[in-house]
Amino acid sequence: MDHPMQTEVWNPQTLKELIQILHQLFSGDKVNAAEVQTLMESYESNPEEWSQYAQFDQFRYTRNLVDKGNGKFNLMVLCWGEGHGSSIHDHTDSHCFMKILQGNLKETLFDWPNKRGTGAMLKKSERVLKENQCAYINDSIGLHRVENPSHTETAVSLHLYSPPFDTCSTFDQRTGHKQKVKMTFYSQFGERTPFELSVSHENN
Ligand SMILES: N[C@@H](CS(=O)O)C(=O)O
Ligand SMILES: [Fe+2]
Repeated sequence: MDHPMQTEVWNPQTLKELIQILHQLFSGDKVNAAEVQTLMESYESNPEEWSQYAQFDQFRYTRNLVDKGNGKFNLMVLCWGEGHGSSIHDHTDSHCFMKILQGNLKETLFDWPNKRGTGAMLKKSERVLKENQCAYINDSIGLHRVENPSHTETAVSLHLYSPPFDTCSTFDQRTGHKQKVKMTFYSQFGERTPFELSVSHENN
């Protein structure tokens, strides 16, 4: 008998295994977002497996590339210092999965602003994501801001974007004005990105 919704139950024991299974799930043309979310949630965070990617900056959150997913996705570790946060942003028509590896992250959801970008953006909802939880968002769900609400603990998250992208739009909460920004990696495969490639460093 066919089980069209969920074909197999995966249980990755390590980050390496998780990445192998992700390669399989993204090898075809279609992505089952619920399946990817369940898979990422089922990996139990082990700092020994991801600490090589976790490079922090004093002033803002960092994006550290872990795997290029055969061109189908980008998998990265984001490191959030105390109180660090993103601006309100979109995800460039991609799927975005965000799994907490350490600490907590607050996610605030917003609707798209009106076309002219006039008027304040009201928050739709907020929630705090805990270790091992995996959230999902795309542009039809809306926009979000992500913050480490703690002033004493850092946070680390694992993000998967498919298809990969390197620009997104950020939004001014008071006016709804949109701005296109380039996103860069603080490190790639555990190596700090050379200065020349990261000067216009402008996450979001
Ligand atoms: N989407 C953001 C991180 S987050 O705030 O979801 C990024 O890739 O930099
Ligand atoms: Fe995001």
